[in-house]
Amino acid sequence: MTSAPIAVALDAPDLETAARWAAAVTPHVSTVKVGLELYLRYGPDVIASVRGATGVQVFLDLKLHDIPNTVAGAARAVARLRPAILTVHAAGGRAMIRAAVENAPNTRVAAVTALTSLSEADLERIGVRGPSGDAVRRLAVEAVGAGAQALVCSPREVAAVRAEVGPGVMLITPGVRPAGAETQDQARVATPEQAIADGADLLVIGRPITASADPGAAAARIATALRRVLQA
Ligand SMILES: O=c1ccn([C@@H]2O[C@H](COP(=O)(O)O)[C@@H](O)[C@H]2O)c(=O)[nH]1
Repeated sequence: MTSAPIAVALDAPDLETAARWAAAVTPHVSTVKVGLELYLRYGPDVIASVRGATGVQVFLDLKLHDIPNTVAGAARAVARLRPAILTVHAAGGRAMIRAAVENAPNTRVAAVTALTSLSEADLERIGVRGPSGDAVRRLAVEAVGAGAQALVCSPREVAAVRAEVGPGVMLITPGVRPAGAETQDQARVATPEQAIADGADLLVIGRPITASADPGAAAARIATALRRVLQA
């Protein structure tokens, strides 16, 4: 059975917990995601630890956002870890995104458009006027023009982004919640089934899996639901 297009966010306070979650979910999912919490606590070695324990691809979610020269150096520094995916903020602009792409040649650079935790009202307050979908599409086009091979957007915008950028770009959606699950700090959310039906290639899911009493069973349930949509 092929594993489902899910990146489980290993937002754990310690490596032991992350390794336990990873071991439980990797029979069912394609990817595990290392974010700021684990990376800042354990440093680059955490990538090898997680990869060694699981054998699945590792997504490094550092959301780089700085001037192009600084991002070039950061991308070079993490490129040697060979993560499958590395995130940068699309709002960093074309030159910054290009710097990441050129300096991490064996990694797929994914540009984060607008964080899924931001509501329409939050976006308005920080100066993003109009529907969030318009801003996300503008950022997506800029990022792809600069060489980003993947985009991070909310599942609410994924269909519009797909229509804008076409089939060749990997679309990654956090802000995914199974029906009835709490949204927590996420604002622009949809179900896993809806995200896949609307064109997402990889769903980022953390707490709905990792906060469950049985993370392996939670991942297996979502994976089965996704397979039904993908086979329909
Ligand atoms: O716009 C974004 C970009 C990244 N994330 C990350 O995804 C996971 C989501 O975790 P949940 O527990 O499923 O909410 C988390 O690691 C974020 O840093 C995002 O949520 N939104």
